[in-house]
Amino acid sequence: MADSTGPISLTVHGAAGRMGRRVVALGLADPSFQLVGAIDHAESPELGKDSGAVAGEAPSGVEISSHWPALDEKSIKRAVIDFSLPEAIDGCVQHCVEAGSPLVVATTGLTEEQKQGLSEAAKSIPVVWAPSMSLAVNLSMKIAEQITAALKDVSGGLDVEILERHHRFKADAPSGTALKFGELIAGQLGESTSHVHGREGHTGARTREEIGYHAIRVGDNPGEHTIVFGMLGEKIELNVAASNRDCYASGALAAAKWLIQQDKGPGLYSMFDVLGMSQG
Ligand SMILES: NC(=O)C1=CN([C@@H]2O[C@H](COP(=O)(O)OP(=O)(O)OC[C@H]3O[C@@H](n4cnc5c(N)ncnc54)[C@H](OP(=O)(O)O)[C@@H]3O)[C@@H](O)[C@H]2O)C=CC1
Ligand SMILES: O=C(O)C1=N[C@H](C(=O)O)C[C@H](O)C1
Repeated sequence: MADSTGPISLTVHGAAGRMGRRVVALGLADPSFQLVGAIDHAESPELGKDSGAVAGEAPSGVEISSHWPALDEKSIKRAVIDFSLPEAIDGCVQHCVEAGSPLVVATTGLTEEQKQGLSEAAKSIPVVWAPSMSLAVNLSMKIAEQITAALKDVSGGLDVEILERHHRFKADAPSGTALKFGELIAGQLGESTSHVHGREGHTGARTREEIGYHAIRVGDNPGEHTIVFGMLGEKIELNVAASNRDCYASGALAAAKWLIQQDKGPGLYSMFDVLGMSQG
């Protein structure tokens, strides 16, 4: 008989990465979870090592492997959390569909085709997909929508620019979070909004319709976003910054818990859904 009372069997995809290690560490510390899988690619230098030790914690008994764990039928409560790379995502999604496993996708920089693939997968499994798992970032997105709605018709015009700062190792730009801020703000500004990535040379005067994006890569910054709402005579800057990666890791674990504890069926969910912020 299936056990619906025990901890959630957790598999982390991208387990040897910066984020994967934090998900492993926080997952091991949370009695709601039992770590059963720590997946990375077959050439990973961490392959075969204990995932807890790689994360800087006590040994977990779960090795980093390129093979997905076989789950017995008792593992009715299970979830996969993915923090990997766009090129790794298709295999992860395919595994979750075949295994019928709820999935939390945090990887950014996905192609349109991959986003389509996630929507397809969400017809058979529950999927949470968000470019930021952070509570503060998701709340800031709602605030940015409200500021835009309040100022979009201000006399003299409103200019919106999005600055993001991340560590030097980040592979995609602008960040998935910056793009989501832009999408939500454009939703308030209207259909004629255009998206301008950096500026150089004789650009001419700024148009009213554009949102500007600026990606800064410095040191070990775990993620910072500043939305500038510029007007003639005054401005607002909305700044949200992570001090470390645990806001994302704990958000992803909360999303996995939400899928299981709310007994969510197939569907594509966002962190707004997880955090109860979907309305308004
Ligand atoms: N939604 C959110 O809240 C957040 C999202 N992110 C996103 O998460 C992703 C990961 O970030 P981060 O941890 O910093 O990146 P890392 O590069 O540190 O981690 C990615 C991990 O995935 C591994 N990997 C590569 N190929 C495969 C594969 N085929 N199968 C399984 N694993 C593979 C990498 O191995 P190797 O290093 O050997 O290539 C690495 O261990 C990024 O897209 C980032 O933007 C990050 C923070 C928050
Ligand atoms: O790569 C990162 O580090 C981060 N990536 C996410 C993004 O692209 O928005 C989220 C967070 O800002 C950290």
